Amino acid sequence: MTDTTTKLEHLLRDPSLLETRAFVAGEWISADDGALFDVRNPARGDVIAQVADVGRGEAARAIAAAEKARHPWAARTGKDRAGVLRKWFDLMMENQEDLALILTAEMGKPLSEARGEIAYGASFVEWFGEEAKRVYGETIPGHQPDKRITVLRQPIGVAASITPWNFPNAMIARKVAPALAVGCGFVARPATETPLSALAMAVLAERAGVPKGLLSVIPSSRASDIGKEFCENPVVRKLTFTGSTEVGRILLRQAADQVMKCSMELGGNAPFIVFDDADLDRAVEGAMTSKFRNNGQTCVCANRIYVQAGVYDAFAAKLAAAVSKLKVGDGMDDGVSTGPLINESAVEKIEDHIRDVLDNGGSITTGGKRHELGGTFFQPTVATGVTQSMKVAKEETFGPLAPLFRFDTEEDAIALANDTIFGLACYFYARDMGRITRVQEALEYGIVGVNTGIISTELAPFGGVKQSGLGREGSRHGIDDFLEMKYICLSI
Ligand SMILES: NC(=O)C1=CN([C@@H]2O[C@H](COP(=O)(O)OP(=O)(O)OC[C@H]3O[C@@H](n4cnc5c(N)ncnc54)[C@H](OP(=O)(O)O)[C@@H]3O)[C@@H](O)[C@H]2O)C=CC1
Ligand SMILES: O=C(O)[C@H](O)CS(=O)(=O)O
Repeated sequence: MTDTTTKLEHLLRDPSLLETRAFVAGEWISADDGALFDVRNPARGDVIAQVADVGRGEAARAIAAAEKARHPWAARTGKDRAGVLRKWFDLMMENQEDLALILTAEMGKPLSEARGEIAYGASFVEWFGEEAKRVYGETIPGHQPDKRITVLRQPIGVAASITPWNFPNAMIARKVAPALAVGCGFVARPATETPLSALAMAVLAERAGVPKGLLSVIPSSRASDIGKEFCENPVVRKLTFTGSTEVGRILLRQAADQVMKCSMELGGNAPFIVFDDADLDRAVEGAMTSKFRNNGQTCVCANRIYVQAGVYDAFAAKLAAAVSKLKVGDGMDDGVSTGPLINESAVEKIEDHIRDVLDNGGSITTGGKRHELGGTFFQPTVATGVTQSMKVAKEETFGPLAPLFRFDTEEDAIALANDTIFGLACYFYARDMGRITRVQEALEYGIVGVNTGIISTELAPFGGVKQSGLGREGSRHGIDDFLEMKYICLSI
């Protein structure tokens, strides 16, 4: 163990949650070839763990084990599966602090946000544990006197997930929970930067009574290899991915050969619209939440802030004042609201967007540069005079840049907001009910926040339209993608 891993281990009430082996077919193993990869703390840059770097062979064994274990698991009652998921939920919440410390250490978000993510991830386990008892079929009046029609909903089979680094607990929980609830087997491949949260979840799943082999977590630095195994292995019947649209396209192409059922939670470019009848203080509060949560590293972060001309200057001043109060630092430290970006390429991307704003006539009113803390810390930034021709209007910044666009009419705002290939989340602030009704119906997005900047809950269907994805996660809808519908026609 490296020195800083020892430090992390000393912070934990239960150090056994800091697992660095792969969880394959019910066993904790090293990689077949003994390979390891480093996990670094993005706030300090130091190595906090070296994790088993598994490849396609181990992934294939995990898939085979999931196929074998899923049949007796699906044969158990929904209520029985619900009991195991409830135990898993209870263990996640009992170990919330340790899970949050591990998450902050490998991803960088402030501890307060990490605690929130653990509760958010656990809420999916709780929710789908309850839904396990409600996988209803239906009977349909026959089309002929001797016919009886029944519809069954059965588990699709082995599901595989590929998830990003920005929510290393919740993005897996949002997928594995419905899969296990209905009786599927599951193989999870976490992001290279953040495998420890997923491995800690597996430790608790084993303790909760998830049967041997049903769930595997396969850390690997070879994302493309594992993705090919998931897409080419005929035993896998479902691929569920969260990440960029670019990678989503690659996986969809690969999965097409197997005609595999895919769920895709992809990139976004969320507009945040402030109309002149908005409550400006609430709008600023919502913009701060939506834009700067996870240091701007969420797919539903406001990426473009459109402000109606009559309130533009007042909103810009209020927002700049709020942004200047953010405290940048190590997420482990008390009072820190804004941690580091995940890596150097993330810093280069926000620098590119800021440079583009300045080169094309925009201005920076707050921030705009790397933070004096060094590393991947960056100053929370507000830009004004931003226009639709700039990069930030087309590309996802995935960092702490709040670009302000000015608009005149409601029609202009809707046209500007919809001018993107993405369609995940959008937000607007207004008080006139006629305007609220017109705008919420006209915006082409899967998620609309009206007078709120935070929309995340396990109770609602999360997902995008256009090139932001396929399918929905969470809510009663989130279970459908792990089920197959079977029509039975009985002649009596
Ligand atoms: N809609 C949503 O809910 C979300 C969308 N996103 C989007 O994802 C992006 C940021 O996350 P980021 O992690 O950089 O996204 P990426 O798409 O680069 O990576 C996501 C995951 O896919 C893996 N991956 C990358 N290439 C391949 C491949 N060829 N085959 C199989 N797996 C692959 C990555 O592995 P590796 O570890 O090697 O990078 C990672 O685990 C942003 O665009 C953001 O908007 C992020 C979170 C949620
Ligand atoms: O990955 C993400 O960005 C999450 O899906 C955002 S949320 O679910 O936490 O809102």
